[in-house]
Amino acid sequence: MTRGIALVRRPSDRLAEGLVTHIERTDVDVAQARRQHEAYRAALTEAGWQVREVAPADHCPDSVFVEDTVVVCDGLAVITRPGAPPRRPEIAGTEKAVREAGLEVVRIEAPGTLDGGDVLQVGTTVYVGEGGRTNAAAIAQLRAHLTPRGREVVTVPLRDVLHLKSAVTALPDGTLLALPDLLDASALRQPLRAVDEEAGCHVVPLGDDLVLLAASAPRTAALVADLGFTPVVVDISEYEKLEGCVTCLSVLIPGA
Ligand SMILES: NC(=O)NCCC[C@H](N)C(=O)O
Repeated sequence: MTRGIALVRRPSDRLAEGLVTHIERTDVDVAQARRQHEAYRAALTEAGWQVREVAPADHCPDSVFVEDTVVVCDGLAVITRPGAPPRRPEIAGTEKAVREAGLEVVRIEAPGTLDGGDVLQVGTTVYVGEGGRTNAAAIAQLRAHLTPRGREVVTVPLRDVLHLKSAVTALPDGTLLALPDLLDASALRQPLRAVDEEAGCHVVPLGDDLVLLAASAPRTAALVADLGFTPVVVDISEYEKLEGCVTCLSVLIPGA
C-alpha cells in the first residue's frame, strides 16, 4: 500500500538558466542537480509514496519545480497560471499527469496568476500568498473552486519573498514554521514557531511523523526531532541556488 502519488518532473538540461528574483545568480551544477533529484525521489519512495513523472519540459528551465503548476485539494487539481510568463508552458504536462491520476481538473484563467508555491494547506485552511507571482484575481478564482470543498481561502500579504512557502510551511500537527520577517503573520491562525535558518521554514509532511526538509537547515532538523517528528533530510543545494526548496520539487496526491 502506498500513501498516494508523488508527482515529480526531471530537471531540464537548461536548469542553470532558471529564474532568480531575490538572490544573486550563482552557477548551478546540473549533473549534481540530477543526482540530488534522484535522492529526493528515493526519499519519497522510501517514505511510502508512489513516485510518478510528469512528462519532461526540457525547454523550460524551471520545470523541475512542478509544485508551481498545480494545486491539489480533495480530488481536484487546479492548474495554475504561473506568475512568470516563461513558466506558463509547463502546465500542459502537469494537466495530463493529474488527469491520468484520476483528478478532476479546473484552471486559473487570465488575468489571474498563481504559483503553487504560494498555496499552503493546513487542515481546511488554504493560505495563499499575494505578492510577486500570485494576484488577487487568481485568489478569488481559487476561493470559488475550493469553497464548495469545505475550504477557507485566506490571503497572506508577502514582502520580499518569492512564494508564501518560501516563508512558512506546516508540520504534521499544523504548527507553522516561519521566517516572520517575510510575511504578515497576523493572517495565520495556527501556532507559529520562528526558525533561524532560511531553509528551515520549508518542510513537507510525508505522512505519519515524517517531515522532509533540506540538509541546509540542520538546526531545524534537530528542532523537528525534538518536537517528536522524524526528519527526512535531502541535499537540494543546486535547487536552492534557483530559489527552490523541498516543497516545490513534488506534488503529493494523498490516497491516489
Ligand atoms: N514553489 C517553489 O518554491 N518554487 C521555486 C521556483 C523557483 C524558480 N526559479 C522560479 O523563480 O520560479
